[in-house]
Amino acid sequence: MGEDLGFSKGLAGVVADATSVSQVQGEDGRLIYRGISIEELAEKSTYEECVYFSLYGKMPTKNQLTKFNTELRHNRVLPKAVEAVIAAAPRSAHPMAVLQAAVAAMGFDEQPVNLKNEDANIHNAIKIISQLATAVAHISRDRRGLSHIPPNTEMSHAENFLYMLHGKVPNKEEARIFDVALILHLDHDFNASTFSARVVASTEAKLSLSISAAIGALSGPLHGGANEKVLEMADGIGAPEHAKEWVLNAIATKAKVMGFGHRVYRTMDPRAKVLRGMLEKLVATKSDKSTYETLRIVHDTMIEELGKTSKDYIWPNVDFWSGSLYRLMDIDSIDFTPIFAVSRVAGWSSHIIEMWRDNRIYRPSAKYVGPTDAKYQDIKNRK
Ligand SMILES: CC(=O)SCCNC(=O)CCNC(=O)[C@H](O)C(C)(C)COP(=O)(O)OP(=O)(O)OC[C@H]1O[C@@H](n2cnc3c(N)ncnc32)[C@H](O)[C@@H]1OP(=O)(O)O
Ligand SMILES: O=C([O-])CC(=O)C(=O)O
Repeated sequence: MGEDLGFSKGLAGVVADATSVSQVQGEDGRLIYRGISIEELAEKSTYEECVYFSLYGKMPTKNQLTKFNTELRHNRVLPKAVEAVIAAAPRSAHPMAVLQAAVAAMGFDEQPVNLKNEDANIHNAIKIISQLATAVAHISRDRRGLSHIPPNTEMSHAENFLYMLHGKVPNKEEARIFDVALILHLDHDFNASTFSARVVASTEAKLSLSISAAIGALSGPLHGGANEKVLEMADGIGAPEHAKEWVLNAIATKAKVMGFGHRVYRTMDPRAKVLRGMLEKLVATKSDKSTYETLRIVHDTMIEELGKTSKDYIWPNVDFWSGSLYRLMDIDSIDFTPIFAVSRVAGWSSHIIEMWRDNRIYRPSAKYVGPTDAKYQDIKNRK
């Protein structure tokens, strides 16, 4: 597909630029942010520290982190125009559509880009990272017919997000689990949404408009939208005792199992391992384990069955377990992909800031396969 015409369909294997933000080591199932493994960051770091690391390219000192946290915390309130866009959305709209519009509205008062003023671009990114979390919480509460919870400047990014979503302060354990989930989703080299952000930003479009484009790309079920679809699949299966038969049928009919497969990983996605570890601890404290049990059987059956065939590279990806974790935190499935964006906005921003240091517009070539000498026919002569 594509290769016979001399191009790589879906740009598979094509190196489109250089980056030092993150690297996916697909054969080894390893992911690093600026050289550090996500397992180590998940154990020792915080989302805020990782965002700083990602944007500035070095770990912050204590003072730098304090200053950075203050800036993030004091940018949480949404501008009135963004609130108005959220308020105008129908309650039936998918939150990713509302989020894309809300982030585009952050561009209403954004200054044109000055590539040379990296400092201003980073501060702008911090504002968008901060406000995007508030937008996701407000959009969710509108959908549920609840009033907005104003952001709190005393809380971390994860705590404050859960607080704005649920209207109650999360316990320390849940806030930390959520913080680690944010770390794990922060960046993933040239995935589709990051690439979209880069393409738009390469035209020197505003940061908010580039990020708005990335949100559109993330919303699709083949990308970030898969986390919502995994839970839809689990709910459709109905109960753990139906899961094995459901998977066998999916394999037999060549149906896609959401949360499985990846363009780059040829083994288990390392984020799926960390998420599963946290999920198992959390599920042990809950009485309703049915979603987890259903997905555990889907997972094991997929690995058992596909391991027997040549398709042994179809392993679970990050979207397989994240939704079950969020469901145990009383989060609606429809909010899972927006939550992915709450984290990934830092990766999108870091890529744009990095790219703008040596920018060139993305403009690949196409293999034209249409006619070259067709004639215009008057409308009355067309059949
Ligand atoms: C955050 C993220 O974006 S992680 C990815 C989230 N997306 C999903 O979970 C959706 C399900 N997965 C998929 O659709 C794909 O695996 C993608 C989009 C992630 C990767 O796509 P590609 O790299 O283009 O792989 P492609 O779709 O060509 O798959 C290769 C083969 O594996 C099969 N395959 C891939 N994923 C799956 C799956 N989830 N279930 C069953 N079969 C699969 C394909 O049917 C194809 O088989 P074929 O060679 O017989 O035609
Ligand atoms: O890298 C990809 O293609 C998709 C992915 O896992 C991510 O964006 O986190």
